[in-house]
Amino acid sequence: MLASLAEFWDDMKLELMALGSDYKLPRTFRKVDEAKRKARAELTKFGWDTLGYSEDFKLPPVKDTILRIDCEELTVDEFREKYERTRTPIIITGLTKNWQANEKWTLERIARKYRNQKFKCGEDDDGFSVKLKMKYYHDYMVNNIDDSPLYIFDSSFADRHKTKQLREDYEVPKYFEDDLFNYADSKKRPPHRWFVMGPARSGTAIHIDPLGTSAWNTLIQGHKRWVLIPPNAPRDIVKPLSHEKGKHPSEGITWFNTVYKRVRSPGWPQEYAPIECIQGPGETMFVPAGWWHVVLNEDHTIAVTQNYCSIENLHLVWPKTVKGRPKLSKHWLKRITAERPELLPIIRECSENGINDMNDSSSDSSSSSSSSDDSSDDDDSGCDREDQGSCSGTTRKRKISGTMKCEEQCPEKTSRSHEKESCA
Ligand SMILES: O=C(O)CCC(=O)C(=O)O
Ligand SMILES: [Fe+2]
Repeated sequence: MLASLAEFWDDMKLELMALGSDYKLPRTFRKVDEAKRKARAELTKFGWDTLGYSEDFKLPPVKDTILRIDCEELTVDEFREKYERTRTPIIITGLTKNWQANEKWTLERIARKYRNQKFKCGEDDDGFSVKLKMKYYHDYMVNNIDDSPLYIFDSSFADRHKTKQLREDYEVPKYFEDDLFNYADSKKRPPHRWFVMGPARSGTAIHIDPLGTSAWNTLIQGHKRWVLIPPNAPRDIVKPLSHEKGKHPSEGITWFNTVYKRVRSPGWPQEYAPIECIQGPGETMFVPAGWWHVVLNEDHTIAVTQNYCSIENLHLVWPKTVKGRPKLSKHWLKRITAERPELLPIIRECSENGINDMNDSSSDSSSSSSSSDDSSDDDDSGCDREDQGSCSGTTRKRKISGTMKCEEQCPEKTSRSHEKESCA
């Protein structure tokens, strides 16, 4: 009786709150509330908009220091030699010229076409995906005032019947086509592509992408603020200090409110000098293996990102895969031996050298996407970009020791993820 009375009052409270909210659909408040309780239970009492960032959070003017090159002026070989081999971040422009995403990926069209499809916008404490129907997410996205809003980071869009059309709206740019993970069984390979959509203040905390992979990230709508820090920077100096973490320890906005100030101060070591920029629509960011990076959406953004292994980062990916995904590495090696024997010397050499220390300071820990709030967040075993369907044999993800990943793949690793993090 008491329980049902309590439930009744909770229900009434929700109804009243829903009435007071700015959402357009009658069920948005309830659906979003449910998703929030699962994705970030710790905020239920504290509140999602308590810090008032929607009113007063402002980024300082950007010091845009990234090199931009038009794809018409950059051959695949040149990209390899000048940027991939040297692990230099760049923005490539012009790649989306013929993409249908230009017309199809507007907020309104996505919200209409996929209105009843569910997209992943978080993970619960057990590592299971938290999803919202697009119609509710869209209503939330355009009307929320949250400090660090829910963010769609969905890696199964291309595998679901009703959303796989999204995969046809973009092309993998020529520079990234030769993804050696294509030689891994598609069911076993780690999640590697994400449809990404979120409002201002959503973003990704500082991390290094998993398994030694590099990434490309193409923005279709809106603006993303990026800061990239060289691989040799120690994790302790690139992550917020314990007392700076507050209620949003693993959020991009917390980094921009804390570490960013130090990064921009004259005392920041030159050897860790960041590369910063605002990425605009039609621009493709190349994030080389091992680079720390953090992203904050400045307005409503829609993007696609993929992680990959190429001939240039195979020496980094291979030892991490052997360690973190031994089963995958065995059958991957068989296919490479049969179909790309010219790669074997690279594999042999990096195996002989043992674990290749790509990150100098962070290979023993390091983060990886969206990171989490303490040392347990780190990537580098390679398991941070989560996702369902990726853990060979399992259909859902498990969260281990406070972070997300595929249990089977990388039991020793941990890392929280609301997005692209787990096992690329
Ligand atoms: O677009 C973003 O939020 C950044 C994505 C990212 O860094 C990642 O997916 O690893
Ligand atoms: Fe990343």
